[in-house]
Amino acid sequence: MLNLAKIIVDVPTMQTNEPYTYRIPEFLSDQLQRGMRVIVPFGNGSRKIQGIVWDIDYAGTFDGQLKDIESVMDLSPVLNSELLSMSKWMANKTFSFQISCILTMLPGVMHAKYQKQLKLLDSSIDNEDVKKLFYKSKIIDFNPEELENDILKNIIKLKRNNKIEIKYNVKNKAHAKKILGIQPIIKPSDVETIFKDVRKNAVNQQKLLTYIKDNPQEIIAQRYLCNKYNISESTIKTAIKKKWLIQTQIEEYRNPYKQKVERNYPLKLNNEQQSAVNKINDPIINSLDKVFLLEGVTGSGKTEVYLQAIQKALSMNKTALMLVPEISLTPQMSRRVKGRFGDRVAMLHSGLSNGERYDEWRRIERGEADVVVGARSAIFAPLNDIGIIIMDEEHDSSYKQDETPRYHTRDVAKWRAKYHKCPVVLGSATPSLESRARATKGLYDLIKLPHRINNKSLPKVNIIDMKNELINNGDEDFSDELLNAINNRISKGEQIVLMLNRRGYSSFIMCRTCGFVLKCPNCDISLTLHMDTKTMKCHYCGHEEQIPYKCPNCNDNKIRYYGTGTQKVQSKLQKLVPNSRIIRMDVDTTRKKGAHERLLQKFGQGKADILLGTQMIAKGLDFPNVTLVGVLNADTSLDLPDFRSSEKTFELLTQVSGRAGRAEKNGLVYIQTFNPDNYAIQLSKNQDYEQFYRTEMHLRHITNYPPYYFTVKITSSDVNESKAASKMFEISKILKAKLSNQTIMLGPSPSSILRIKNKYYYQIILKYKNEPNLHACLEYILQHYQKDAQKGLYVNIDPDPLNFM
Ligand SMILES: Nc1ncnc2c1ncn2[C@@H]1O[C@H](COP(=O)(O)OP(=O)(O)OP(=O)(O)O)[C@@H](O)[C@H]1O
Ligand SMILES: [Zn+2]
Ligand SMILES: [Zn+2]
Repeated sequence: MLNLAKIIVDVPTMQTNEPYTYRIPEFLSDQLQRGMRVIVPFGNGSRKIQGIVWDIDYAGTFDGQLKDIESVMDLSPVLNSELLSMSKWMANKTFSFQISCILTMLPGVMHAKYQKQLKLLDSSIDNEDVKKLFYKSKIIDFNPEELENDILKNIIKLKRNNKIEIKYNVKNKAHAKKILGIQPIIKPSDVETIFKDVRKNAVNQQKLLTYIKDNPQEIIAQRYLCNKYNISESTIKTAIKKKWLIQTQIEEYRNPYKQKVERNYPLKLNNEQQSAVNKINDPIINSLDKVFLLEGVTGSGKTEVYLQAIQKALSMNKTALMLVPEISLTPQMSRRVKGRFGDRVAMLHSGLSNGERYDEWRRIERGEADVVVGARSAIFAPLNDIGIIIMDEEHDSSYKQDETPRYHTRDVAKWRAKYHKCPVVLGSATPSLESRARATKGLYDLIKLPHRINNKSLPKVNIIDMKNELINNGDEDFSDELLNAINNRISKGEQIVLMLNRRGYSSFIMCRTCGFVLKCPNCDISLTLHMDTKTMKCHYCGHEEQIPYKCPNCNDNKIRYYGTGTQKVQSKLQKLVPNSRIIRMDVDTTRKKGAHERLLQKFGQGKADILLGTQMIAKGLDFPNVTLVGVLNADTSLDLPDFRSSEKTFELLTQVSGRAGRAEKNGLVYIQTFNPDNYAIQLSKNQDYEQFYRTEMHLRHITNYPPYYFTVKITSSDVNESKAASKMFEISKILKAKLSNQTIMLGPSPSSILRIKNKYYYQIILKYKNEPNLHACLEYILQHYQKDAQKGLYVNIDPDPLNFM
């Protein structure tokens, strides 16, 4: 009888979905559990890797060479059986490997860090340079990139002659934060006697003894004790010497909430909200898995509906999971939830440090937090007994992960809801066409909130044709009407939100003599100008260089800065409206931790008239004094070579318009565009989602796009363009042979940005309705081309891609 365990191992270039079998050594036999992280030897044995215990099979049989598990990295499982099963489902669903799904579910600090080390086996080696490396110890850290080529060559030679060994170790980065604590060790009954021995003027020691008498044995943070009782460290030292107390390490959670959050209370719901809450509560009470689409216009009070449904789940001793697009972008929302449920709330988002994230994760895992608010990856929060899952702004593209595993949060949410038998609420003013179509088919329950709170009317939207504007007054950024409206609001003490619709956030440069555009040397994309650092940067690979003052091509000095960066617009606006106070919000001004929140708070306190920003200001903001919204350029998102560009444009315009007139005063919106007749822009005038849905569905129908068709994207990439291309042609042949002729294949073709980070990308897009062979066929491609990854050629499969480029 053997003690065996099945381990899912983390070998990046040789992945497989088959677990490996290892022997459980005697000393671990009581300890090992499913879902723990372990360290196991791999390959010839000198290499150590991280793995996850998938199964424990005490009486298994296995023939062949078995290795022992080396050690465990956790004292208790980090993945429960729900998350383990989910990783298997997810790998299958997203055409990825189970280990990458598991790693996605865990906080970053739990991913193994591999450290290479060199071990000197023979100290008689004669190479002086190499010898020097080992002057302190026989085992040293090995970072090949830091060594000179000559030394590296010698090391490789010595390794071949078995004089040096390369070891691979796993480093655990997950550490709890420890602080100094103290614990009294004298009996309370002894305190009186000791008291008598203390000098009358040793006031601090007396204070400390009084504390010990009242709090016998209690462990407390030293820092806290000293502050609270005004006791100095030297008093503590004396007390330790006198054996009144001992010092110990205690764990402290890193606290990401520096700001105090004001408590808030449930509002009295209006009839529409109440009926929505009733519908959602039913499956919470009766433990049913059900998906709701909550289609509520901007300002209809969706958030209050979420909060009261969460309250219901909590009252039934269940937990709640609430997802928002990228929470650091919606500090208002986090404050509302935190203010309602207090310390029970854990937050998971990219604004946290790795350590803070790890601590929040453990608070959830230990059951100390039962409401989780977070961005995409929070869907993996280790909650038990989930009573409700909410996805706010369900149409948002950040819910789909853009790298492997390419999961959509909505799919994971539905899987978890089935597991926990609870409802999912998908909320939006502009649902994705996919979700809305499912609601029409009856797969989701549609709940509508068609009116704003207090029956406030939606803002009046005006569309301005910038072609005329450019001819008449030569300005492409600000129309006369918008400027007048801005001046008018400022004179009334009201506030303004202006959006600059850009994918990037800065401008590029072009030579007016020869048309030369400065491009990234590594990617097929132009470099963008950053005035804060005074450099040109590539947004894909990070390449950075000086701003040229002469054209690198023709040497002429007529180089011109193109495009409207937010900085440029800000300084122009400041000249046009000199008395305005402007807050600019873009990637540059919000890079520092907490900057986003600070800027919004400043705006909320009325310390500025205008909030000027990129798409990041379009969603979720709720400022009662904003009565004017201006979209400076509605067109950029229309130009994207993507069948969803109209949907994205409509969404964005509706969302940003929705920031105006949310309280007593009426709202007004100006949308500036060079395509005033475009249907997405025309329909955003009345913010008529239903009409847009019908128009767009019709177009998707006649062009065979989702939601009528499913799609999948297959990409190959390599530093050698012809290798990437020929791989795609090879794959297209496999697909043609195996798939029915109802499936439509687009490509193989170069991706729209052909080269990124010196790699060339080729792609195929499949559109299909019903293709029973497809899953197996793609699974085959995934497994078959895995071996090429070692040579640097990657094949990726993206199911239901959001991005066709
Ligand atoms: N029942 C209610 N009574 C009074 N005020 C309410 C009620 N429900 C919500 N509100 C207030 O109405 C405003 C808009 O609500 P909320 O932000 O939840 O809307 P929303 O539907 O999420 O909007 P958006 O989609 O535009 O973000 C908020 O200031 C909120 O406090
Ligand atoms: Zn030139
Ligand atoms: Zn680049």
